[in-house]
Amino acid sequence: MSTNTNGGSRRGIGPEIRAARWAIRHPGMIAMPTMLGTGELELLSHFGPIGAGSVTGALALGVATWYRAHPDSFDSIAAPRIRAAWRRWAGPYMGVKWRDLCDATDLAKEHRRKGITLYPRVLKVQAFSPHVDLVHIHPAKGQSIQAFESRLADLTAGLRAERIALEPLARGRFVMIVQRTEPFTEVIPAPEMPQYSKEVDPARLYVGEDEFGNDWTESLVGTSSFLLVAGAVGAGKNSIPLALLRGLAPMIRDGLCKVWIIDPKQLEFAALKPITFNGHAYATVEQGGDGAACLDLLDDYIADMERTQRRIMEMGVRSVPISEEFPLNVLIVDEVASLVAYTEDSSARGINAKLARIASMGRTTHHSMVVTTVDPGKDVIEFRDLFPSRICLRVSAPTQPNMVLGEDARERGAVADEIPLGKEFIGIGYAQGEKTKNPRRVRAAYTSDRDMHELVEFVTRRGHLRSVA
Ligand SMILES: Nc1ncnc2c1ncn2[C@@H]1O[C@H](COP(=O)(O)OP(=O)(O)OP(=O)(O)O)[C@@H](O)[C@H]1O
Repeated sequence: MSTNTNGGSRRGIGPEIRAARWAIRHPGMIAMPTMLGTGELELLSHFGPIGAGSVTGALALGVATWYRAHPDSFDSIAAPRIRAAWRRWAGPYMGVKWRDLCDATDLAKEHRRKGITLYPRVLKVQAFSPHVDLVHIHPAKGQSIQAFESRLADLTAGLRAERIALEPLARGRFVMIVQRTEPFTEVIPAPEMPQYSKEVDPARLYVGEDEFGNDWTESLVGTSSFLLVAGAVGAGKNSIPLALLRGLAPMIRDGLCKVWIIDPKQLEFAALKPITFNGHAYATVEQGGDGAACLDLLDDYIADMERTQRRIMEMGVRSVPISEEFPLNVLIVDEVASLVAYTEDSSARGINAKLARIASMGRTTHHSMVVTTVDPGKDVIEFRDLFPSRICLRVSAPTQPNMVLGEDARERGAVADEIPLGKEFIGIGYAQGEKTKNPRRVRAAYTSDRDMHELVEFVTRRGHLRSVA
């Protein structure tokens, strides 16, 4: 008999049993062709070939008309399903093609006792956009997600993909996010400004889109009140604070949101000065290189936060809702590392201590901050943990995505250093929220100078359309 020393059989499970198991796991794949086949046979027996052909043709025409007449519903309902079925059954995630890929990338495991090869199983393929496949994988026995992590470059080459990222699921399973082509082919226009404060949700402010075609939002309240944006010069960092401010526009107009801006480069945010708190919470580096005003504004922000905290304590409550009395405060610090040059001890420690103070207290007093930096070097590593939400746009070195987004971010697919230079890639990067550690590829909406002036105009037309939520 074919047994081994442990008493187990050397024979693998019979192919007919494996086929039956497969059928149980994929009931739709059995039911669908059966229904279509028997339906077609029924039609043939009742109405003959002409009748059956007409009904089938009418059905196909119906789908084609849907496709042409109502792109929105077709693209959101039918297209992802058709695409996913096509990718699953005609693409590289099945049968010989999948096994060849696993063999070529060392992801197949030999079962020495049984003399069989074990392959990771594809459970499901989703394709919400034409650019990205989500491949749900059940790894082979004894195989972990790390085995895939270490083979990502080969898998990417094997699938001729632009990039692959991995997202763990429960019970050792995971999703392989296969970006086949660049999802962002067009500049995303600046976010619409809501008319009324009650329409604004500061926990879900639109910033752009993610690689699956979903809205990409960021929060400026509660535990996600602090946002760090890193990226090389010209990567499009300013798009993020500007998109957030457009989303908050009616709240700023109605006195429910106070804006504070530290702008050491003197250029980027100068046009926004009229919408800052009292028209004065804007600091830049004076001629001659004196940056004291920037540090003073940071101190003013902390003083405002401490005053608010005292008032909340006097009321004997732990938290208060956003109101005119307790407005949301948004501090924008452009290029945080340059502030270091103006601290007395010329080190990052002073700035770091101030940011840490805001991060520890700001969430209960509604004092949030959005900080950008061009250099994700050691200063950023020091700041990083203060920021629950982080974004890494194009950077120049492969070590930098991990400095911003945290250990293993690059290994999990955040290849921000591989985003090409060129204006068609500005604003593209990786965002990491508090809920999921896994970075998503995103593109920020672009707020042009005109959109910025429109924002100022909207906010300073005080009295117009004034409405407090
Ligand atoms: N989201 C975007 N989409 C498309 N183009 C953009 C986007 N954001 C910015 N741009 C273009 O890129 C240019 C540089 O943008 P921006 O000043 O925001 O970059 P930055 O990363 O802040 O650069 P710096 O470090 O020099 O401040 C803009 O003038 C604009 O033409």
